[in-house]
Amino acid sequence: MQQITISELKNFVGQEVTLYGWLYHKRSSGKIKFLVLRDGTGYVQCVYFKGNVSDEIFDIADRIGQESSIIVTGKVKQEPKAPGGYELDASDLKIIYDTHDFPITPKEHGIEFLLDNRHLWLRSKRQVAIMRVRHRVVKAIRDFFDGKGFTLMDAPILTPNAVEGTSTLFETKYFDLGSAYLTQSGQLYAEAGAMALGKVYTFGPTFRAEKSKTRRHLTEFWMVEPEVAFADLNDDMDLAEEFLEYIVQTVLKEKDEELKILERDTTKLQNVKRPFPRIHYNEAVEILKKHGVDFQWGNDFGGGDETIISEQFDRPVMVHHYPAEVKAFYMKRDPQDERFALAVDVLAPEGYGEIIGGSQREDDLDTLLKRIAEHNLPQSAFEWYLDLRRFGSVPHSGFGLGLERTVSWICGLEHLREAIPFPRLIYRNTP
Ligand SMILES: NC(=O)C[C@H]([NH3+])C(=O)NS(=O)(=O)OC[C@H]1O[C@@H](n2cnc3c(N)ncnc32)[C@H](O)[C@@H]1O
Ligand SMILES: [Mg+2]
Repeated sequence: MQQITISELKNFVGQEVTLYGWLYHKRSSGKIKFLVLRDGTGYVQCVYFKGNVSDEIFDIADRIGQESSIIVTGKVKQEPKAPGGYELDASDLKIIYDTHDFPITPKEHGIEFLLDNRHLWLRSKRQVAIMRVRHRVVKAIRDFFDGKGFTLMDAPILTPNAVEGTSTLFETKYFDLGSAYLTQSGQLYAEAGAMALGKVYTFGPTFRAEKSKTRRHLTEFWMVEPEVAFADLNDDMDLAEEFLEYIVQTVLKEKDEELKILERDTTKLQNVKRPFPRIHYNEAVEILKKHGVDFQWGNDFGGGDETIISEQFDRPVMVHHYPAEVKAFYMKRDPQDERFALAVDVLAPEGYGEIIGGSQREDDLDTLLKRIAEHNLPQSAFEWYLDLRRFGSVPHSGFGLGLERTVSWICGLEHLREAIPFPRLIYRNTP
């Protein structure tokens, strides 16, 4: 008997096949048992008709529990009303492992219960759909940068220094060498890569000991960080908008089935096309004031501010030139007005807020030394980074895109925790 996967059923209409998988769902109607099988490639309804199978097989079909691992044999039929458009007219059923009391039943469960059972919750149709979209976003990210001649240059996880401020560092003891910190961002290493290879990207897990319990913050999240030598802030914004357009339009084209399962209204995602609006920080402050927000110039924007700003546009908006006071030490200042950093945040529509943060980097050695001192950072931990300014320094820029925020936005999720296989939050680091 031909062993196939559910995704191959269309090629075997009228033939007897064997499928391996798990019982996803079961219902009865008198002399008929409908078993929905899942195998990781799709779902198929297997029909056990009492008159067509032995009593023993019909009895197995009657008593096996949700998520039992099974082997099903039967004839493939086209059935428009069945999930996926095909059905199996079943003739045999073998149990690999019978399962009873699988904790995640079709009824509603609380989020903490689901997160405690994340290793099992991942099997649900919704979570499978999200993981497939995440995978396709990751592939689009790599395809985009590989296609534009970037070299992958993955940064270390164990690092000697902060990048985005010292208040969100995870510290660990490192043998007799004192402390190491889980990377907040691969950027500084990507800068070294850009000086060697021109344009690079680093893509991996990054860590922030965020004290905030919000739907947009994880303590471990994945970030892709391109870095380009000889690029300025405008080049950075050009790259960011081309990148985002590519990711969103690719996923819309290739993951419509999953987005349907997630009941995602993709109308606004269709608008994610260049050019994106680009506004100065001062213009963004004006928008807030016009909407009655009592906003103090010089502050950074909070989630609520970002929502109001992004609601004025039908696609992601790029806010550039933030007050240097609220930005990281490495950002170059605008030579026309040193109050402003040559920074850009890309705000996604529909209240998803900042998904990209980037900037042009300070390329002058003495100025960077001054910034490190102003931010009370230990110069000794940055000597290697300062060497990039001592030896052949050039203007250069880059940004970081948060993978989970991007997946949440594309899938229309309420919280980042569903956008990563095993979320790490301020009050959770299991399973
Ligand atoms: N190479 C660079 O220039 C990147 C730069 N060093 C950086 O880390 N910028 S960022 O802190 O705004 O973070 C960048 C993005 O990383 C995401 N981000 C940032 N922090 C988080 C948390 N806590 N959870 C989830 N996602 C997060 C979010 O999309 C941000 O826009
Ligand atoms: Mg940011």
